[in-house]
Amino acid sequence: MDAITFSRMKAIDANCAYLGMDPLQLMENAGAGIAREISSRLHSGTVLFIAGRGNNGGDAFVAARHLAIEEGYRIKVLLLGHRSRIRTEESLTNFGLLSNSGISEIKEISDSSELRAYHGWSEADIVVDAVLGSGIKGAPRELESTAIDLINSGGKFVISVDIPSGLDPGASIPGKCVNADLTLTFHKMKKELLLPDVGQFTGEVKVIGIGVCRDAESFAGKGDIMNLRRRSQTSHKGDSGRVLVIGGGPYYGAPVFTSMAALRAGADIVTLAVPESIADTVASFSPDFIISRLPGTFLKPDHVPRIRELLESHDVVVIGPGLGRERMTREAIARILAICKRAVIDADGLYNLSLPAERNGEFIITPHPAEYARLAGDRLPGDFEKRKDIVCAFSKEKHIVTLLKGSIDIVSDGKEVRLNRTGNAGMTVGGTGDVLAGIVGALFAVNDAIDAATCGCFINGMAGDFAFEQRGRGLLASDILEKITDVMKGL
Ligand SMILES: NC(=O)C1=CN([C@@H]2O[C@H](COP(=O)(O)OP(=O)(O)OC[C@H]3O[C@@H](n4cnc5c(N)ncnc54)[C@H](O)[C@@H]3O)[C@@H](O)[C@H]2O)[C@H](O)CC1
Ligand SMILES: [K+]
Repeated sequence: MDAITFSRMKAIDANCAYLGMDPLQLMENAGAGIAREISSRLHSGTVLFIAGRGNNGGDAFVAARHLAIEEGYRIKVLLLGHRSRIRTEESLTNFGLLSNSGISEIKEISDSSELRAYHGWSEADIVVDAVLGSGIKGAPRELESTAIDLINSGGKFVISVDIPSGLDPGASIPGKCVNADLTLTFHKMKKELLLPDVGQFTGEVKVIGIGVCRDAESFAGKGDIMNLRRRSQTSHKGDSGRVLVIGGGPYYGAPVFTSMAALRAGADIVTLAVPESIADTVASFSPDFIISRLPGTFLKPDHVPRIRELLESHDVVVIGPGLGRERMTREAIARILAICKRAVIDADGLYNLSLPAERNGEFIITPHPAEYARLAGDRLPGDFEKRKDIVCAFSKEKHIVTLLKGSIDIVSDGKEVRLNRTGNAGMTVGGTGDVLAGIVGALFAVNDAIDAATCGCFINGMAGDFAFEQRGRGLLASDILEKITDVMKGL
């Protein structure tokens, strides 16, 4: 079964909005689906909805309206708190519609004693639990906590909306929560609902389609960015990522682009390990760089002990930009990959790359189609669907995340495939790949590989689109660099 996490669901939800869906549409479909499910199980009777002030409660208001128009139902709605404290516009809109929907009882509960004294429990045939959904933070507080107790002690058939209220998808063990007979979750099964300790609380779990746009799931969007780890107010220097760029030798521009991009994408510290021959030139580009000088004119195995030391104080390595293709350089790359924890491998790093069999590291590779073909020993098919499958199978076989650059970028970790369509034809100019590797490196320092790769190409492409607006086809990689912060601020 294809299951996702609740946090991925939030990203998909936000991507729907990014693609132009009104949040009301998803809520309407969610609520209508709940109503359909209830009417298929109970042909007449009393349904009591217990709703919180977030969108979980909003789904319940929609379901109540849909059921109330059917014959044979008495519908009652309890809102935990006053309507002025409803958190979202879409939930408030749907609460407002209840007064014109033929609901038997709508009650705004002000405190836990009023909730305990409520007499309507006994006549309910079904209790719908929409107290808390995926927006829960920490253990349930009042009134929600009392509501959970009363739902659990009522002895009624309980349907939980999305997730049993109180269950925190981010917590390692379930705390106090509703004990449901049926949980109706949206769009796709959730990994958290399948955990062994959780089944006793969910009861049967059913998935309800809510009309998510397919592209909101497959294409990177604002929701993917939203899920990235952010710099917090209390973070210290280095908390937002330390990136080691190993590049340069025959070329000096590429590692500069990569390092600048990593800094602009939010890395706290970027160290460039470059051959001494270009170190002064590279350093002259920015006082923000920390430079580690490697003796000679190109990367070689002698440098590995120094790199090993540097790895200790960095979260991620970006290896490849401007390295050249010396045999000794390739040997050094192989030895570095065998000892590093996280690496983005780009450009010359991909040339004749043999991924070490013995390794602990997680790798992201960022080839364009020709580099990919050389790596995989096979040309990519023109058919896009087949291309996706091949990239997915390759990533699975090699235990890596592949970011295949193209007019639509394909990202896969061997389990799922994500796509990106930001970017434009002007971005074929030199240096844009180096910028991308730097952005991905900065994100990978503090995020999962698949998220870093997906969001990296989304941000890079959007920065390219901003640059294109100003420069047209004459855009340069340095123009893209300048736009990274605008993109990230806007998201
Ligand atoms: N993405 C989707 O699939 C869709 C989701 N829908 C429904 O929306 C909820 C999530 O809604 P959200 O508004 O984010 O959060 P909640 O309703 O879960 O409530 C948050 C609400 O509760 C307060 N709160 C948070 N933690 C606690 C606590 N420990 N104790 C008490 N109160 C707490 C907080 O202040 C908020 O106000 C999802 O589950 C779906 O049911 C959409 O309708 C359809 C698309
Ligand atoms: K719930």
